[in-house]
Amino acid sequence: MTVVEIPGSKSVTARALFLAAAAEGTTRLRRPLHSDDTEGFAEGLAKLGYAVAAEGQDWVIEGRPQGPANDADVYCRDGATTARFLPALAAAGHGEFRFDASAQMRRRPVGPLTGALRELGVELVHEEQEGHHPLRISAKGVRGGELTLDAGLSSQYLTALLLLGPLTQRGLRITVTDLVSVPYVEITLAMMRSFGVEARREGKVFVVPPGGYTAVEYPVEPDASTASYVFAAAALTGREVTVPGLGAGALQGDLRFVDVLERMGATVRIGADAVTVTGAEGGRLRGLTVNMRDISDTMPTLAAIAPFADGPVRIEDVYNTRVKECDRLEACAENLRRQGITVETGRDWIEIQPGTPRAAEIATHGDHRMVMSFAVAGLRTPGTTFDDPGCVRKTFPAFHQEFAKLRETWGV
Ligand SMILES: O=C(O)C1=C[C@@H](OP(=O)(O)O)[C@@H](O)[C@H](O)C1
Ligand SMILES: C=C(OP(=O)(O)O)C(=O)O
Repeated sequence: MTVVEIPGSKSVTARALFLAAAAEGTTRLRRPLHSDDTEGFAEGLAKLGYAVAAEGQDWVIEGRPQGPANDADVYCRDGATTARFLPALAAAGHGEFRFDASAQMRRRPVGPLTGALRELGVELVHEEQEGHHPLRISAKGVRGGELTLDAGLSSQYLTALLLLGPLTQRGLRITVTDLVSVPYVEITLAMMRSFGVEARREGKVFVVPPGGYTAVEYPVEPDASTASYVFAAAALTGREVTVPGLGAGALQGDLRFVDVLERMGATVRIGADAVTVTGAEGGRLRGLTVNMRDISDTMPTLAAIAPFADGPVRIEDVYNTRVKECDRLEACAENLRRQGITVETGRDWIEIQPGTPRAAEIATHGDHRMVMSFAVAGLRTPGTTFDDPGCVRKTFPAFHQEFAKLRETWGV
């Protein structure tokens, strides 16, 4: 049995940093993710005047329930959680705040969130392109009230507003017209509860009461999207892998990727505190049609291994993967074609035909998931290389070293 320890969840770490900053008291995050995204988030908090201290692997944060109070210029790097959650935190404070991000993140839309903040009375301007970073906020607290939000491009807009809700004077009542990545909103609500705030969902309406968060000691679970690579690796090579720390009670929806592997022929055991995936003999995989609207970060994982299935793999309802680190539908199609595979894409779907991928250089487009997904497929495609292997730093800086260890253990 091969046991692989997976680094902490990016999504849980980002939310925990926000909640800790906004809480009354001192929060200790146990085993947070240390990567470019989360270090960028912590650096952003420091710029906003919060004390974030590293103690061994842990982060210890002094909360400031009154919100940031010093003017600040925050660079969000490539992190969409940073670029979308921190402006909401700043809006609750007092001061002049400027947010900017990398070229990649500047291209990704923030308009539905900034529009909602304006609807709440926040003074906010986009310096260059409407609906995109960089932006400036003149903050003087948020009164709260009702608003309507379209979260059809990203659930992160809704998460940012939910996290902000308890910091407003009257709370928030958010009517959502469209919503993707629903399980991420469930992570948000569950974590707000852990920090003492009970927000509720009534169909399309989310109600967040006013009143603050309370500091806690918070253990960060391993990252389920990252775990998809080792689960897929087991399925593709007929090996067995166990990931501890993710089990039946896990917060992250991306753990459901194992259901996809199960439908393709792998055996899956979900225990109380671990998940084991055993690949079918010879790494045999069945083709399938699957809706990945809830778990779209794992779309590239599936797309990369899809040619090895015995029939077409069709992935549906993933339009919003076009506005991630790159246009992931087109990037997956481009790389599969480089490998000689037949692929078709539509507005919100991709269909991949069975075939034998040939060695190719993968065009990463600065997307960590392009690297990790095609590295898994590379287990059965010798000679796979990457134009920018280092972009894994966004969520898993040690990916290549850890993956090499797994290959050595399995002899693949
Ligand atoms: O809230 C979060 O932590 C995330 C939400 C998802 O984004 P979308 O809601 O934009 O799909 C996911 O893809 C991203 O990696 C992390
Ligand atoms: C889309 C992703 O990240 P984010 O939106 O948080 O930048 C991801 O990690 O795949």
